[in-house]
Amino acid sequence: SHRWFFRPDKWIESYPVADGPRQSPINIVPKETQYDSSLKALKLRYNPSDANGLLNNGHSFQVDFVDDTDSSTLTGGPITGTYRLRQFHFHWGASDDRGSEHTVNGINFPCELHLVHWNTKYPSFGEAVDKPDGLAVVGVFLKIGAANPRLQKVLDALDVVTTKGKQTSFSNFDPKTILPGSLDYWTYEGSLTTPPLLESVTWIVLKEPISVSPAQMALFRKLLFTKEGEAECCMVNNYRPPQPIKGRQVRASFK
Ligand SMILES: CC#CCNS(=O)(=O)c1cc(S(N)(=O)=O)ccc1C(=O)O
Ligand SMILES: [Zn+2]
Repeated sequence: SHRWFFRPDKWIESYPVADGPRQSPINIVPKETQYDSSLKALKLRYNPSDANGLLNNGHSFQVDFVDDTDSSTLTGGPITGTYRLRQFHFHWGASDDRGSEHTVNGINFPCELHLVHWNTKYPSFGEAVDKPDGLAVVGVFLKIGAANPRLQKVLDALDVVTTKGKQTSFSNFDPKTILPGSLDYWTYEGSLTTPPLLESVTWIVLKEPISVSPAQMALFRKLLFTKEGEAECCMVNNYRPPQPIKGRQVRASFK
């Protein structure tokens, strides 16, 4: 079943960094975070025309962005300089009681959105992906509630990318429209949460979740890990569980 397609416990065999000092995700304990008044507000400036396709990559689906100019960027927040939006994707569970990667006070959300940005001090994403300050990923929790109309355009595109490797055109979309009202965040130094698990990510996890309905969650769960023609395996539980904090400090941008 899906347990064979997404095996975080097996990753150490090929990626020894899996038990490194700055692995992600983590459990965030708000009472143990430290408010840092020097943290700036997040500045997200996205150009909807940079959206460039939607792909089932076999472990999630991603919406890719044209990243050869500074037209869709992240600045401010905990980072210095300019990071370009590369793609966004999600992680989710087989049921509404789990699916997020980060947890808050041990609580799992049914889904988590990740917006991946890379540091333009490097010439390309490929050059940035293995540098300690190479990437910045904004994480947004989804919690069960009213249907979220902002998600619908993405979810409506999923029926043509059911199997691994399928892609479809996807344009004119501004990811800012799916962000919550508040951009208050927690931030810490971490890693990619899927192989190659590189310790190159400044994580920026928003405190305020966005809503998603059970019917909308069911659309995520219609995707498959498997290719067309293979025995079908539902794409669910594509999340890595929280990893040891190993002495890291989690800072809060808010009191
Ligand atoms: C080499 C290399 C690499 C990482 N690519 S990614 O940053 O887009 C990414 C980031 C993440 S996450 N969960 O760390 O943001 C998950 C999956 C991916 C992916 O390739 O599909
Ligand atoms: Zn992710």
